Amino acid sequence: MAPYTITYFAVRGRCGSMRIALSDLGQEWKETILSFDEWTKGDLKAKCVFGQLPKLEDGDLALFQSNAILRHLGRKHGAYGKNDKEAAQIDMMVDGVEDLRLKYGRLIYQEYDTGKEAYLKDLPDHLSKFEAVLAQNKSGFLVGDKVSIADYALLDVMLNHLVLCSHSLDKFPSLKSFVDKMSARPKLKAYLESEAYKKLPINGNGKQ
Ligand SMILES: N[C@@H](CCC(=O)N[C@@H](CSC(=S)NCCc1ccccc1)C(=O)NCC(=O)O)C(=O)O
Repeated sequence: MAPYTITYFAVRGRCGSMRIALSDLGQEWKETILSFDEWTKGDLKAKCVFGQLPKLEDGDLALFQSNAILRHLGRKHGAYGKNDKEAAQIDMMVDGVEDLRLKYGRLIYQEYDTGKEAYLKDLPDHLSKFEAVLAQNKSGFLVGDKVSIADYALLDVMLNHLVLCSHSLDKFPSLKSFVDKMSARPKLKAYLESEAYKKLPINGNGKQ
């Protein structure tokens, strides 16, 4: 039996990073996919700590909040830095990615038809921050000298942005190299090329 079960909707959404992490870390997982009709019945929602998904089940642990799930997987599988200082830096990067994810989510769900041009105009200001961190860390990772959950989070959001605008990384060579190198990691490459990954829409409203 797979050690992990993800319960979520039939979208990439807030499960992109954790699925990338599980794949790269060589972990298997089961998916419980809910339709929006099943969800609106309300009985599962009532059992969710914050009334929302995703949920990760790890044995008798039921965890909500996508970034808490990512941190749990990082701690369990050696993807959370080599000491407290690196773990703190990884937390900082995960939170920085979350800031961009929230802006992206607002565009997708609230402002897509009128705000895409302005969003893309403003995007380089956010990408430049990750570009600077990657440019100064010769390992090719955001923190330290091995892959961490911060890299999984950044890769997920960058892949979404390359769908939003295929040229979005053209002026950011370190970010582009990061995405190429991460996506070429054998286990991760296999997942990104899988039907399981490709069949899921990125967002819940069909916009990308
Ligand atoms: N901070 C939480 C946020 C979780 C969250 O927003 N979950 C959404 C789904 S994740 C997401 S990207 N939401 C954006 C819109 C959306 C709604 C429903 C399905 C898919 C997308 C949800 O459960 N919505 C249903 C509800 O609140 O009743 C986390 O990081 O897990």
